[in-house]
Amino acid sequence: MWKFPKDFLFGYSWSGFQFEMGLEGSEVPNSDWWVWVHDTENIFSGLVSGHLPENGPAYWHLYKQDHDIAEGLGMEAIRGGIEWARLFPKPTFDVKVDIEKDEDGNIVAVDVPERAIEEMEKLADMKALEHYREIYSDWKGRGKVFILNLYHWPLPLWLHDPIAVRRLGPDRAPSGWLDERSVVEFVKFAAFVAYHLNDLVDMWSTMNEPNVVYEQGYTRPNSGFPPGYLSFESSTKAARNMAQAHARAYDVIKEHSKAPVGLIYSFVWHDALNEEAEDIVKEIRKRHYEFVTAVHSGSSGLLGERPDMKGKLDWIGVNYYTRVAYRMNNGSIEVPPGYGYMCERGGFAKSGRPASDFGWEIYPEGLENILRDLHRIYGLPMMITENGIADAADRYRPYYLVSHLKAVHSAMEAGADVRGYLHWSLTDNYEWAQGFRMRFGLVHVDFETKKRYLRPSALAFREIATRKEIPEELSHLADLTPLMRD
Ligand SMILES: OC[C@@H]1[C@@H](O)[C@H](O)[C@@H](O)c2[nH]c(CCc3ccccc3)c[n+]21
Repeated sequence: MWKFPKDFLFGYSWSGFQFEMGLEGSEVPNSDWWVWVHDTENIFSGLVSGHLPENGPAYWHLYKQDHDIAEGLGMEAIRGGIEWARLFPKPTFDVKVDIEKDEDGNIVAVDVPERAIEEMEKLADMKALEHYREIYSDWKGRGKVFILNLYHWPLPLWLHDPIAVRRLGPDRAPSGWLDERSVVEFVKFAAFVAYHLNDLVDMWSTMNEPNVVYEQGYTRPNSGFPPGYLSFESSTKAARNMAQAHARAYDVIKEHSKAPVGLIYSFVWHDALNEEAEDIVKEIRKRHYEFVTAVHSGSSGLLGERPDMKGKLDWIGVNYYTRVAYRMNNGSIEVPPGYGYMCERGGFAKSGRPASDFGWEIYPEGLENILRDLHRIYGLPMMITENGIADAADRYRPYYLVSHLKAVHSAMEAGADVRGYLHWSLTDNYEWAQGFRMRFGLVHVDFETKKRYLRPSALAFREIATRKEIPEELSHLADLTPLMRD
């Protein structure tokens, strides 16, 4: 029915903080996210769930089991992570590297000589590095593809203390991405990882969803993201530092690896609900891509003209879940509830489509629209690096999976260069501020026993991944009509 190329990669994505912990000895207590979700004030105020990551799916110990399940489902690629706070429990500030700045004081180059790498080995948890090598090697040893993403939200506590930032302000506390030193420290981390693990990596990503970090952390204090410090200026400052950190990390990875280096970004489809909203929504879409443009063309509203930031993107990781819908109402733009991320949990969007357990509208058209847009603007190879649904009962996931794969297929037919689809995710895991309330797995996890149980949608996934096509007998799942409520 709808065929994918023979070399199209089906797989899944995971991140360290959400998957690794769960059995004794896997804990990483010295990160901003760790202290954030353990903070009693955050728990009692309801900002975070009170669930704890140390009770997670225990991938640090059970990775062989999950790789067996993934292989059994026809998966050929995994996007994984590596936790900065785990590798570097102690600060790396004192490790000297060569920094070049332009006349405006922008960091245009960072060189991390081997001497610096050796100094970092004295600070690093080299046993943890060895264990990451074991995990990645187990997957590579099966003849599979491994994509390593360097940063997926937690920062070492010595770089970011979110409780102190919220209490004292960023000028009197370790302020993470607001601190210009974060750019150079991230580059040191990237160089260290690329130096030690480059033989196991087929594709690199520097960051997962920088836009979520600086938007949720500094403009949405009720989002449950650290540091919950409302400051649009801080949000922009963090964005600028993260974009420069990406570009300088891109350069330093290239010194140790020939593999492509990309960026994984949270894309939402910005939709106009009425004609009058169209023009503004087009502007909003452009701004949504700003960070990507800054590291692709080197000319953007975020950083202005920066030739040192041009061409720092070999591929784009597309994370897509749903849309954001806008309506023009008496001359002012609004985001009405009942669409996209803002639906009733387990209810229905105003469009009649079902919403997930998280309250996110099922809107596959948005993924096709985004892929077409990105192909038109950047013309780069892309991977779907996250797509999935919080659906504990697995009542919608088969439809979600097939309708979004159909959207990918349509975008590819229109010319989009999509190389693979990595589902979010294989197993249930720790969903940040929501803890274990939101279950995104093709595979159910009993967090008491750590036992895994395939959900029915895992079988749909296996049919499609092993055949590299959406077969006739599953094609009806691309049509959401049976799920709709008028
Ligand atoms: O919420 C599901 C996943 C997270 O588990 C991943 O770690 C993260 O990369 C990711 N990003 C998004 C879309 C942006 C978003 C994140 C968190 C909350 C709301 C929206 C959804 N997800």
